[in-house]
Amino acid sequence: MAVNYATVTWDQLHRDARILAEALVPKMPFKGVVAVTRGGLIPAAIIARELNCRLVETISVVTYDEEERGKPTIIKSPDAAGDGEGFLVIDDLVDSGVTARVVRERLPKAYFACLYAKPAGMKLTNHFVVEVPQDTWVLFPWDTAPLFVPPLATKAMDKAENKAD
Ligand SMILES: O=P(O)(O)OC[C@H]1O[C@H](OP(=O)(O)OP(=O)(O)O)[C@H](O)[C@@H]1O
Repeated sequence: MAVNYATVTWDQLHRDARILAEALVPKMPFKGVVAVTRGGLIPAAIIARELNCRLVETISVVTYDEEERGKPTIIKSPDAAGDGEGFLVIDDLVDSGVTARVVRERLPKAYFACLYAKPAGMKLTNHFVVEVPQDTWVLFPWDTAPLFVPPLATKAMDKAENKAD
Protein backbone atom coordinates (compact mmCIF):
# COMPACT_ATOMS: atom_id res chain seq x y z
CA MET A 1 0.00 0.00 0.00
CA ALA A 2 1.37 3.41 -0.99
CA VAL A 3 2.08 5.72 1.92
CA ASN A 4 1.52 9.43 1.57
CA TYR A 5 3.41 11.94 3.68
CA ALA A 6 2.09 15.15 5.19
CA THR A 7 4.85 17.48 6.38
CA VAL A 8 3.99 19.75 9.28
CA THR A 9 6.30 22.73 9.77
CA TRP A 10 6.91 24.47 13.09
CA ASP A 11 4.76 27.39 11.90
CA GLN A 12 1.88 25.09 10.95
CA LEU A 13 2.13 23.23 14.22
CA HIS A 14 2.05 26.48 16.20
CA ARG A 15 -0.90 27.72 14.15
CA ASP A 16 -2.83 24.46 14.62
CA ALA A 17 -2.09 24.44 18.36
CA ARG A 18 -3.43 28.00 18.64
CA ILE A 19 -6.54 26.99 16.66
CA LEU A 20 -7.06 24.15 19.14
CA ALA A 21 -6.50 26.48 22.10
CA GLU A 22 -9.09 28.89 20.73
CA ALA A 23 -11.64 26.07 20.38
CA LEU A 24 -10.96 25.07 23.99
CA VAL A 25 -11.54 28.53 25.48
CA PRO A 26 -15.30 27.87 26.01
CA LYS A 27 -14.36 24.75 28.02
CA MET A 28 -12.22 26.75 30.47
CA PRO A 29 -11.20 26.71 33.24
CA PHE A 30 -9.02 23.61 33.27
CA LYS A 31 -7.24 22.56 36.47
CA GLY A 32 -4.28 21.59 34.33
CA VAL A 33 -3.01 20.00 31.14
CA VAL A 34 -1.82 16.41 30.70
CA ALA A 35 0.61 15.96 27.79
CA VAL A 36 0.76 12.54 26.16
CA THR A 37 4.51 12.10 25.71
CA ARG A 38 6.34 12.60 23.74
CA GLY A 39 4.39 13.97 20.75
CA GLY A 40 1.93 15.86 22.94
CA LEU A 41 4.61 17.77 24.85
CA ILE A 42 5.12 20.70 22.49
CA PRO A 43 1.42 21.13 21.59
CA ALA A 44 0.60 20.93 25.33
CA ALA A 45 3.15 23.65 26.12
CA ILE A 46 1.65 25.97 23.50
CA ILE A 47 -1.91 25.28 24.67
CA ALA A 48 -1.05 25.61 28.38
CA ARG A 49 0.45 29.01 27.59
CA GLU A 50 -2.66 30.14 25.70
CA LEU A 51 -5.09 28.86 28.35
CA ASN A 52 -2.93 30.11 31.24
CA CYS A 53 -2.54 26.65 32.78
CA ARG A 54 0.47 26.38 35.08
CA LEU A 55 -0.07 22.77 36.07
CA VAL A 56 1.30 20.49 33.34
CA GLU A 57 1.34 16.73 33.98
CA THR A 58 2.43 13.93 31.61
CA ILE A 59 1.37 10.40 30.73
CA SER A 60 3.55 8.04 28.74
CA VAL A 61 2.12 5.02 26.94
CA VAL A 62 4.50 2.59 25.27
CA THR A 63 3.67 -0.40 23.12
CA TYR A 64 6.49 -2.95 23.17
CA ASP A 65 6.10 -5.17 20.10
CA GLU A 66 7.80 -8.14 21.66
CA GLU A 67 5.73 -8.25 24.88
CA GLU A 68 2.21 -9.63 25.17
CA ARG A 69 1.46 -9.10 21.48
CA GLY A 70 1.97 -5.32 21.61
CA LYS A 71 -0.04 -4.58 24.74
CA PRO A 72 0.18 -0.83 25.50
CA THR A 73 1.64 -0.03 28.92
CA ILE A 74 1.58 3.20 30.95
CA ILE A 75 5.22 3.77 31.91
CA LYS A 76 4.54 7.18 33.49
CA SER A 77 1.28 7.73 35.31
CA PRO A 78 -0.38 11.19 35.43
CA ASP A 79 -0.72 11.16 39.23
CA ALA A 80 -1.45 14.88 39.60
CA ALA A 81 -4.52 14.55 37.38
CA GLY A 82 -6.46 12.02 39.50
CA ASP A 83 -9.26 10.57 37.38
CA GLY A 84 -8.91 13.45 34.93
CA GLU A 85 -11.75 15.58 36.22
CA GLY A 86 -11.17 19.19 35.16
CA PHE A 87 -8.04 18.25 33.19
CA LEU A 88 -7.28 18.68 29.51
CA VAL A 89 -5.33 15.90 27.76
CA ILE A 90 -3.29 16.92 24.73
CA ASP A 91 -1.67 14.72 22.09
CA ASP A 92 -0.25 15.58 18.69
CA LEU A 93 -1.90 12.74 16.78
CA VAL A 94 -4.51 10.03 17.22
CA ASP A 95 -3.84 7.29 14.68
CA SER A 96 -5.12 3.76 15.46
CA GLY A 97 -6.54 5.06 18.75
CA VAL A 98 -4.58 2.56 20.86
CA THR A 99 -2.83 5.27 22.89
CA ALA A 100 -5.98 7.39 23.27
CA ARG A 101 -7.95 4.38 24.54
CA VAL A 102 -5.38 3.68 27.27
CA VAL A 103 -5.22 7.36 28.22
CA ARG A 104 -9.00 7.61 28.43
CA GLU A 105 -9.22 4.50 30.61
CA ARG A 106 -6.67 6.06 33.00
CA LEU A 107 -8.26 9.55 32.89
CA PRO A 108 -11.97 8.87 32.22
CA LYS A 109 -13.15 12.33 33.26
CA ALA A 110 -10.60 14.34 31.27
CA TYR A 111 -11.26 16.26 28.06
CA PHE A 112 -9.15 14.72 25.26
CA ALA A 113 -7.98 16.96 22.44
CA CYS A 114 -5.37 16.58 19.72
CA LEU A 115 -4.09 18.43 16.68
CA TYR A 116 -4.42 15.70 14.06
CA ALA A 117 -6.68 12.65 13.94
CA LYS A 118 -7.07 9.70 11.58
CA PRO A 119 -10.45 8.00 11.03
CA ALA A 120 -9.59 4.83 13.02
CA GLY A 121 -9.13 6.75 16.26
CA MET A 122 -10.92 10.07 15.86
CA LYS A 123 -14.04 8.98 17.78
CA LEU A 124 -11.87 8.66 20.89
CA THR A 125 -11.16 12.41 20.87
CA ASN A 126 -13.39 15.16 22.20
CA HIS A 127 -11.86 17.60 19.75
CA PHE A 128 -9.24 17.64 16.97
CA VAL A 129 -8.12 20.28 14.48
CA VAL A 130 -7.27 18.47 11.22
CA GLU A 131 -8.43 15.11 9.86
CA VAL A 132 -5.65 13.12 8.23
CA PRO A 133 -6.29 10.14 5.91
CA GLN A 134 -5.48 6.76 7.45
CA ASP A 135 -2.75 6.02 4.88
CA THR A 136 -0.93 9.30 5.47
CA TRP A 137 2.20 9.49 7.61
CA VAL A 138 2.43 12.81 9.44
CA LEU A 139 6.00 14.15 9.50
CA PHE A 140 6.34 16.37 12.57
CA PRO A 141 8.96 19.12 12.72
CA TRP A 142 10.91 17.38 15.51
CA ASP A 143 11.22 14.27 13.32
CA THR A 144 12.47 15.98 10.18
CA ALA A 145 15.26 18.21 8.84
CA PRO A 146 15.51 20.28 5.65
CA LEU A 147 17.64 18.47 3.09
CA PHE A 148 19.09 19.41 -0.28
CA VAL A 149 16.95 18.07 -3.12
CA PRO A 150 18.54 17.95 -6.61
CA PRO A 151 16.71 19.86 -9.38
CA LEU A 152 14.36 17.76 -11.49
CA ALA A 153 16.54 18.42 -14.58
CA THR A 154 19.57 16.87 -12.84
CA LYS A 155 17.56 13.80 -11.92
CA ALA A 156 16.28 13.46 -15.50
CA MET A 157 19.85 13.80 -16.88
CA ASP A 158 21.17 11.14 -14.47
CA LYS A 159 18.42 8.80 -15.56
CA ALA A 160 19.23 9.34 -19.24
CA GLU A 161 22.96 8.75 -18.58
CA ASN A 162 22.25 5.52 -16.70
CA LYS A 163 20.15 4.29 -19.60
CA ALA A 164 22.99 5.02 -22.06
CA ASP A 165 25.48 2.97 -19.95
O1 LIG B 1 -3.34 6.23 17.90
P1 LIG B 1 -2.03 5.49 17.99
O2 LIG B 1 -1.89 4.47 16.90
O3 LIG B 1 -1.79 4.92 19.36
O4 LIG B 1 -0.88 6.52 17.67
C1 LIG B 1 -0.83 7.80 18.25
C2 LIG B 1 0.33 7.96 19.16
O5 LIG B 1 1.53 7.69 18.41
C3 LIG B 1 2.43 8.78 18.59
O6 LIG B 1 3.26 8.51 19.67
P2 LIG B 1 4.45 7.43 19.58
O7 LIG B 1 3.94 6.12 20.10
O8 LIG B 1 5.02 7.44 18.20
O9 LIG B 1 5.47 7.94 20.63
P3 LIG B 1 6.22 9.36 20.73
O10 LIG B 1 5.15 10.43 20.75
O11 LIG B 1 6.97 9.25 22.02
O12 LIG B 1 7.13 9.46 19.55
C4 LIG B 1 1.55 9.96 18.89
O13 LIG B 1 2.25 10.97 19.61
C5 LIG B 1 0.42 9.37 19.68
O14 LIG B 1 0.63 9.39 21.07
